Parts: sequence; C-alpha cells; structure tokens
Amino acid sequence: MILVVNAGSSSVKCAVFDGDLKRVTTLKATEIGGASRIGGLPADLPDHAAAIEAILTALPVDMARIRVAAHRVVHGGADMTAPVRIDRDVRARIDALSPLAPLHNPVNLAGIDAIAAILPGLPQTASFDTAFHTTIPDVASTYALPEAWRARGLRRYGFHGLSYAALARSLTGIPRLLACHLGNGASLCAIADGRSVATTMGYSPVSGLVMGSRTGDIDAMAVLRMAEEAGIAETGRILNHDSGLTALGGTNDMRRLQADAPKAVEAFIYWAIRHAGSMIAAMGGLDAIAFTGGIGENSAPVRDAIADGLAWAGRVPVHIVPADEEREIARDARALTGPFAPGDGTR
Ligand SMILES: Nc1ncnc2c1ncn2[C@@H]1O[C@H](COP(=O)(O)OP(=O)(O)O)[C@@H](O)[C@H]1O
Ligand SMILES: CC(=O)OP(=O)(O)O
Ligand SMILES: [Mg+2]
Repeated sequence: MILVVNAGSSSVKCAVFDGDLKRVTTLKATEIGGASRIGGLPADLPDHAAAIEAILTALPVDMARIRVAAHRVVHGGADMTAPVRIDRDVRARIDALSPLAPLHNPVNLAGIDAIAAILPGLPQTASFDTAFHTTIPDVASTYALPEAWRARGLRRYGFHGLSYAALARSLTGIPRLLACHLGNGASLCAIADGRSVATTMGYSPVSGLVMGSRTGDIDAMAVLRMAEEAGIAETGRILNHDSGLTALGGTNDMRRLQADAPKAVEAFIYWAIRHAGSMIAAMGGLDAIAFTGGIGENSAPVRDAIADGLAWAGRVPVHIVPADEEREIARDARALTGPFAPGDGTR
C-alpha cells in the first residue's frame, strides 16, 4: 500500500491507497500548533512531526503493509520537474527551495523527516506542485529581468499542479478549460487540451489571486518599501501570513467572511474574475470552467459570482471537482516503485 502525506502550512492530510489506487483510508490533522484536531477531535499537536506521528498511530492500517511514503512537495524549482525518489540530495534540494515557498517546503520536509524517523528504511517519493506547469510557454513563464537574474531561476513556476493534474485527468476533451483552485491558497490555471499554458502564481505561491493569508499580486516597489521599513524577513511574513483575506476581513475562513465581511469576499471574487480574463485570453477563449479546493467545492455564492463575472466569455458548463492531490501523488509513487505484485504488502 501507498501512504500519501499532504502537508500544508497548518494541516497534514494522510491517505492510504492500495495498488489499484483505491483510497483505503484518510485522516487529517488541522490547526497544528494551535487548537489542533485530528479527524475533527481535539488533539495536542505542537508541530507537524507530532501530527504525523499521531495520524500514523490512529490510522486503521497495518504499517508493515506500507511499501512507500509519497509526499506532496510544493516547490520543485527549475530542476525537479517530475516525481522522484527522495534521497539526501533531493532532500537538500527541497530544503534549498524553502525561501521560495516558506509556508510549504519546510513543512513538506518535516513530513519527510517524520516518516524517516517513524518508519526507517521506507522508500519515500516526492511529487511537485510545480511540475504540471512545465508546459507553460517561455513567453508566459519569463520575467522581464536581466539575463543574469533569470539565470538564477527567477521566473514564473506556478503551483497547485497536483490538483490541476488530477482535475485534467477527470475532465478530458475540453479544449480551453479555466481551472480554479480556490482553497486557503488560491490560483487559476488555463488548461488547453489537458496542458497548463498559463497560471496566476509565479516564482512563489504568493502571487496572483487574493488568498487566505497571502496578498496575491502586489507592485514590486511596494514590497521594497515594506522591506525598507520592516526588514526582509518580516515583509515575507506579512505577505505570506498576515495579508489577503486575513488582512481585509480578519480571518481566512470563507464561511465566516461570507457572514461578516462582504468587502473581503468582494475582493476575492473581483480579483478571481480579473485574473480569469487573463487566463481566458491566454487560451484564446473558454469552453468550460472547473472549480476545486475548499472554497471552489463548497461555496456556491463564490462560484456563481465568478461565473457571472465571466458571462462575457460565453455561458459555458461549470464543473465542481473534489481536489484529489493525494491520488495523483499515489499514482506517481506507484509509477516510481514499479507495479505492485498481487498480495504485495511487505517492505
Ligand atoms: N461550506 C463552505 N463555504 C465556504 N467556504 C468554505 C466552505 N467549506 C470550506 N470553505 C473554505 O475553504 C477554505 C479552505 O480550503 P482548503 O482547500 O481546505 O484549504 P487548504 O488550501 O489549506 O487545503 C477556507 O477558506 C474555508 O473557509
Ligand atoms: C501552493 C499552495 O498555495 O498550496 P495551498 O493551497 O495548500 O496553500
Ligand atoms: Mg490546499
């Protein structure tokens, strides 16, 4: 069986799949380091390592039958564009990319290290959120910076790729699909004939849409002004943790915002529509819209407002697709570790 670890900034979702990619079980820890819960019940989880240990203890699965642990890693940089077996070199490269995805790569590594400590010797794989976007043409991924800076890897990468890959796998035959991953992190992707051709996030997951706690697009000079006054580290923290819906409406919880903070919801919807126009232009039109992620799957008012704001592009079918990053990660791990023999369970 395959153990999938999807570590987010404040949550960890673990899922177990069998060799046919059938989901055997799932367990999620939320609000790690705060009012933590596992499977909805209160639990004391000071950090991600504690959360993973508690999840593995609680999972109704014989750990001896786990053959590989497969991780979501948000930033793979310019080099890691396909799923890989994790070794010391890969671990170091994921670590080196942490400044580019400060809410994500460090907790992805915490997951990898926790598994190595709890299940020593178990093979581990990484699937990257950036990988789906390698099909984006250079014209769209290039920042207009001097060559010396572009050579250092400053370019648009794009994220939520595991979610988009799963979505594109389930919605086939759509020439120009606008995919909207609206969760705590939020992005849009122009998917033409199943391939990413444009996306709203860039060098890091901070750009594009207004998000739960990230600014979305902001003028580079405004960032420099902030860095001058607050310092680089504090500015990074503000842009990633204190901004977005949290800054405009006092919380990153869309349910509470819908009840209490209409201006914040309006900003979220307004920028989703504005950026969607850019995605539609990149595809030369629109044939369908797909929503996924916690907001995309659950908030009909947000979905309807975005679809209404795009009526000028034609009334097109709207799909709601449950985000299934975990199965995509399990699929990658299975491909890396080879076919599972019938009855194969031991390491
Ligand atoms: N019924 C709902 N209506 C509106 N928003 C919802 C609903 N359920 C969940 N959400 C929102 O989904 C967001 C979290 O999305 P999710 O994809 O679970 O996050 P993450 O990016 O951390 O995986 C939160 O803003 C939450 O309030
Ligand atoms: C890349 C990213 O933004 O992920 P999440 O939505 O899980 O924060
Ligand atoms: Mg998410």
